Amino acid sequence: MSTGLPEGLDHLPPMPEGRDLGIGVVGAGFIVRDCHLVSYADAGFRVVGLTSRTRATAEEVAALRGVPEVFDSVEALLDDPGVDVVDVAVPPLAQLEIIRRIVSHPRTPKGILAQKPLAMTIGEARELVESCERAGVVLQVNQNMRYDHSVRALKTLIDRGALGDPVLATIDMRAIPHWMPWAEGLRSLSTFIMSIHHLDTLRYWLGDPARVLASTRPDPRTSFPHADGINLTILEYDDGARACSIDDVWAGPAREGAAPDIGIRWRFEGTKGAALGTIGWPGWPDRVPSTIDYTTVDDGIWHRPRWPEAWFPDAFAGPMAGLMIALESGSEPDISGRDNLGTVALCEAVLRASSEHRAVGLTP
Ligand SMILES: NC(=O)C1=CN([C@@H]2O[C@H](COP(=O)(O)OP(=O)(O)OC[C@H]3O[C@@H](n4cnc5c(N)ncnc54)[C@H](OP(=O)(O)O)[C@@H]3O)[C@@H](O)[C@H]2O)C=CC1
Ligand SMILES: O=C1CO[C@H](CO)[C@@H](O)[C@@H]1O
Repeated sequence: MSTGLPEGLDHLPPMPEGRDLGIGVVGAGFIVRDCHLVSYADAGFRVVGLTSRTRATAEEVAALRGVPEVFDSVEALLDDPGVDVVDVAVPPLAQLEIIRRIVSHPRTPKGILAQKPLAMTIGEARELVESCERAGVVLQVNQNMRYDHSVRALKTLIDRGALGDPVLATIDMRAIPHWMPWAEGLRSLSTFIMSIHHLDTLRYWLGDPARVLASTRPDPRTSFPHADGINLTILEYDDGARACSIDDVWAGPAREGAAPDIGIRWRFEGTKGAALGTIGWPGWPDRVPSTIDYTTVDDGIWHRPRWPEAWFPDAFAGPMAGLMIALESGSEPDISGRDNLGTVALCEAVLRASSEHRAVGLTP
């Protein structure tokens, strides 16, 4: 067995050369307060101001995190010449309206970092991608499980060919998300809010599948009506690889008195090696680093690199860094809106496969 820091696994995000772009934030809820602003401060990013639906919330969060300005509206934020990129972190239906307003405003930003899900339908996601392209605004999506440190480390091993050809990848989540009030009444609960992270991660590791099989059932703990709670998804690839995600938001009656067994584990098997991982997020608000253990036929031992960073909040600098790098280099960002259409299409396929009880193909 070998342990130590993950030399050469690129588990940390690449950073832009400059950190001088001004970030304007739209939203001041949980994810902005406890993840975006914490991670940006650690990375040395410059947040110039924020706005929220309720001014008092914006003022409270700005004071807590040392953000210098509170704007009355999205339009006031856009009018500020110091705002280069807009970080949108509001519920999905509100995000649709806000991005529409941003791209039709007389002063558009250079870039937008949108939240996942980009939109609640593929049609609306496409509309946002196309309207940003028409307005010359670079669109990045905060599909930030790609920046989870174990997920990145595995991607490095896959790209390097260290594990051989992909055979089977699995993500097994037994954890309880804290649904926000805005999740009630959406057309999809788990698929578009939580499973989307795992579906995007599987796309990041393996690419787009040929077809999807899926089954969902309601979550006994979630009291409002919903279709998709516990999700079981299988992805089939034309090269023979298979992937599977178990998104168990019930995780047993752990909040109802039974002993808990909460966690997210993943596993990747290739023709020349295997890797086992954990995602530390369910330990939030404790900072629990994710892990990777891997072995190859070349040395036959388990490598167990470890690091101090955790997905929540540390990985949140990654997607913003990706947007800044794209603006510096004039290239497509790593999690571009256009790439993310593949993830939204996968969510749509999961809903269709489960409601129609059949395999659903994905057209490239
Ligand atoms: N990438 C990731 O890992 C994660 C992403 N998210 C995503 O971030 C987004 C926000 O989630 P979260 O911070 O947890 O949610 P919260 O409910 O904590 O915060 C929502 C924010 O959006 C504002 N808001 C709510 N409704 C509207 C509306 N109709 N119009 C305009 N603004 C509105 C709220 O304003 P106010 O309170 O001032 O009224 C608040 O600033 C979601 O899309 C979620 O999916 C969430 C967690 C993790
Ligand atoms: O994206 C997400 C990841 O985990 C969160 C924590 O509960 C979810 O609620 C969320 O929407």
